[in-house]
Amino acid sequence: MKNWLSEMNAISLKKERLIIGLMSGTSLDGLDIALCKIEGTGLSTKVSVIAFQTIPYTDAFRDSIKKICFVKSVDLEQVCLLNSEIGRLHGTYINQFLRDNNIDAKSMDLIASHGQTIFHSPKRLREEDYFSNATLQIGDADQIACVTGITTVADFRQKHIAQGKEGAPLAIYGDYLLFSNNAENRIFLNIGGIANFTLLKKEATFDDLLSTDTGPGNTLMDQYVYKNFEGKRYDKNAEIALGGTVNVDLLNALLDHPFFENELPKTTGPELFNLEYLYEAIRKANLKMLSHEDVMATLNRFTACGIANAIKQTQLSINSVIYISGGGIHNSLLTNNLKELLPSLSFKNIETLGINPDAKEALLFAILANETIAGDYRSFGDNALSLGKISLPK
Ligand SMILES: Nc1ncnc2c1ncn2[C@@H]1O[C@H](COP(=O)(O)OP(=O)(O)OP(=O)(O)O)[C@@H](O)[C@H]1O
Ligand SMILES: CC(=O)N[C@H]1[C@@H]2OC[C@@H](O2)[C@@H](O)[C@@H]1O[C@H](C)C(=O)O
Repeated sequence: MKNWLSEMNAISLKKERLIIGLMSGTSLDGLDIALCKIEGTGLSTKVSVIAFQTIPYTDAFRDSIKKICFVKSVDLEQVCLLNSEIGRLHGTYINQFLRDNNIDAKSMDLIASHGQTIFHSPKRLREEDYFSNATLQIGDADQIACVTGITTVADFRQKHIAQGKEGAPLAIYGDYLLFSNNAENRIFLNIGGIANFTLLKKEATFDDLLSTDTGPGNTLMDQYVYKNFEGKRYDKNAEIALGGTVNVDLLNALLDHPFFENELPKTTGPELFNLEYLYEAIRKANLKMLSHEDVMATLNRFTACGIANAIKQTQLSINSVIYISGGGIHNSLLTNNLKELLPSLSFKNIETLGINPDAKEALLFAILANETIAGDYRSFGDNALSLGKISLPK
């Protein structure tokens, strides 16, 4: 007799597991797929990425997702349709990825799917105080499991919400398991659509850790480029921003929001940091004549200030090593702005720790699935780590 619980048990008893981590982030650029070989669990976890690919969304598909993301009023039928469609499409992308890499789906143990965040609503950012923290990711995992034939763990953020937290950043768990060390104080900064970091003091236990969003990563720059530069979706190598000058009045207006004063940890998203936020800052600063290049230079600096100010709120803003990942690492003006604002930190690409900076988030979700299926849920004290729900392929 075939029984799913006994099959899950067999996977959990393996010495190493092959897990496909998926991330489709706030930038909506496509699906990151990282095939990971994961040995052990908890602090003994060892991971290597066997194959990694970002499969870009078509413009039409990205546009249909954009219409239902991060906005308060949407066509509910589209949400319903896209919940199934995103799951089905992600499943198809995985099949294509496995074919391209000559890998048999039957050798895979699990898929770990983040889904697509369509709305993130921490209580802190709301005026009414009745509802608790909430976040919503779509892209149904049953679709992924049925299309690929691989058991899929998904919807990782809801347990965090149920534990009274904000549902993000979940990077804290993987960063702790993979990068704890006795030699140096470390900051793991990921600059995706939204930027976040984990603070890992040397010899820290899980309870000493902090992980927080800092504000926009690439999102505001991306949105402005998309709106004003036909055919472009982001400021490649900061070519546009490098042609402009920072406008200090606009920069100050952009930084003038309670989010930046809130204590750490905190989370946010494009629900707050969008073009309306920028236009409001331009109105507040009473600015009339700004070139697109000046706006981009200012948004670039603003992004760096948000990150640097949050890091300065911690005790690790000196004598720590900062390891950077995420698409923002390719924006040299942004990393130069950061170095200028945080002169006492030493900056390294996370690649120096053997991790591809573009694959890091997908890999982190593979680690979460590994813990859910095979880990000891007491590894994190009261912060039980059995996140996600299991979708079976048959
Ligand atoms: N060569 C480059 N020059 C400048 N920026 C780049 C370059 N390559 C990528 N980026 C930026 O990185 C972004 C994608 O980053 P990433 O894939 O890490 O985001 P995400 O995972 O969608 O976001 P999040 O982590 O917030 O969910 C692009 O939208 C772009 O702004
Ligand atoms: C709700 C949501 O999807 N949040 C994302 C987003 O993208 C970056 C930042 O905001 C982070 O808090 C989180 O993702 C990463 C993977 C995390 O949870 O660690």
